[in-house]
Amino acid sequence: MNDVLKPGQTYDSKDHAEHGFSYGRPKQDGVDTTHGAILYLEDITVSFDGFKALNKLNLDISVGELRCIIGPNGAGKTTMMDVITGKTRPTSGTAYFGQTFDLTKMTEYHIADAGIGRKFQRPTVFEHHTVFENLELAMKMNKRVKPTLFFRLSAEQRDKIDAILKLIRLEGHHHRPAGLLSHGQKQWLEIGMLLMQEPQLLLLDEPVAGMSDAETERTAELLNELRGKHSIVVVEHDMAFVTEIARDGQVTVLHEGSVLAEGSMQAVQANERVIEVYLGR
Ligand SMILES: Nc1ncnc2c1ncn2[C@@H]1O[C@H](COP(=O)(O)OP(=O)(O)OP(=O)(O)O)[C@@H](O)[C@H]1O
Repeated sequence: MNDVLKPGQTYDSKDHAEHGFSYGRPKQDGVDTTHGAILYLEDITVSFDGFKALNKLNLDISVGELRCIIGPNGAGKTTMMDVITGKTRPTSGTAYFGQTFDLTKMTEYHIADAGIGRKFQRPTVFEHHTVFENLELAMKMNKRVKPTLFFRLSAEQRDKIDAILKLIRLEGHHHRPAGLLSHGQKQWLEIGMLLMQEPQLLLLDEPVAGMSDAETERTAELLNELRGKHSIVVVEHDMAFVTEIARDGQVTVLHEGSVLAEGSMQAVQANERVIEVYLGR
């Protein structure tokens, strides 16, 4: 496929599938975050035939931050994720991963390779493989793990899989085929598979969509356990869930392709413009 995107151009899902596995893989030398920022977007505009899906969008995410992005349908949340992951090329603006990776000049594949992992709304696990095998396969996709698909796991690698199994609440299900898991469990497995790749920045698109209340609650616990250990951006509509994971952190509200408000969950919930365009609906 042609890896070079023109401004405003987007890969379709067929292109995405051709890339195969889409989980992020860190580069050997990693991302340079000496100034504390993992992601920096400035004045990002995406025009689709003149319509601005993003309009001078600014976003600054610090290392170890868990940032929630909210906003009404069509606000530009998915387009923003697409720009960060190289799926859509911005028409103008600046986008950096750490100090040195200019995301506007990198392909989707190279951005994943540099360490940005994205979880899409629908889980895409290997249904015929067991939970354990899914994590094992994800580990073997990590370039830092050397040999072929058939090498034996070291004790350390096995411990790592066990730790992730515990984190994603699937300890007792490691021998089950992934296809037999509930929707929520598949979502957790996919988060686990992303973590096996050791991404520097984790992007989660509506992680609790379609989950039961109990699964949503457990997902909030899971993300709270990841807090501070990973840099995470979560796009979500479920306000109770966002309140649960935002805690004292910053929440960004998008509207018509720009940042409408940014601050604590309490502050954005009290913001009259936010109530008018989103929360009050
Ligand atoms: N490839 C495209 N071509 C034309 N318009 C597009 C394209 N992708 C998105 N848009 C438009 O850009 C705007 C922003 O869409 P986007 O999907 O980013 O919003 P969103 O905040 O993710 O919405 P939702 O919460 O419904 O997922 C919408 O008006 C959408 O119709």
